[in-house]
Amino acid sequence: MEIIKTSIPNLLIIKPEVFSDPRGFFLEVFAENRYKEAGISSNFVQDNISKSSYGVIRGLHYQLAPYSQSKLIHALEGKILDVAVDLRKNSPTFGQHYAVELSAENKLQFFIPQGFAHGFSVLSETAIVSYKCDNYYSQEAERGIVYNDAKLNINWQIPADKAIISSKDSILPSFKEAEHNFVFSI
Ligand SMILES: Cc1cn([C@H]2C[C@H](O)[C@@H](COP(=O)(O)OP(=O)(O)O[C@H]3O[C@H](C)C(=O)[C@H](O)[C@H]3O)O2)c(=O)[nH]c1=O
Repeated sequence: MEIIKTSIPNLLIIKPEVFSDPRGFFLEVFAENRYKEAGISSNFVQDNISKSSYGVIRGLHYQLAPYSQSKLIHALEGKILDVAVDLRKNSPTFGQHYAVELSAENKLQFFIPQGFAHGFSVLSETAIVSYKCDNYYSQEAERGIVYNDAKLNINWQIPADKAIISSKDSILPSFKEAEHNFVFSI
């Protein structure tokens, strides 16, 4: 597998080794030893799957410390634009975001450490997203930033009239309003 560093410290893209043959393909999507060697030393405790239709934007979400989650994400079906926002106050890229296309075709994985907000938009007719978390879901600790925050200015690649947002996500605070929650550090 190949580890691709991004412009944001500790935010990694993983290109797994794919074994193709006339039957189809095989790939490992996680192996504790190899991923630890690559700097992904999270002890994952929960796996999630969500399915969404074209135009859905889920996020931006994070959990308050000590329930913050690192995530290892890939698309089982379709194509998403996956976005991580750096909320770590002592990071040189605090407030910056990074976007990467994850698809069943490119088989890329995205590792987002604790201290980031996460969201994705669905660029295909439907998409099934699978991701590992190194902390359990905590509804009480769940927070968010509104997807169309002016400061972040994220291009979700979805026309405004086609965006499908949950009522909960549509009323999330701005980055500035949420900043008092960002007690994360590298
Ligand atoms: C996240 C989560 C949700 N739920 C329940 C709570 C709700 O009744 C239902 C849907 O939850 P929600 O609308 O928060 O799902 P998403 O909008 O996909 O949220 C996720 O979206 C972004 C992209 C993330 O990275 C997070 O994993 C998570 O916040 O599932 C659970 O039971 N366990 C969980 O871990």
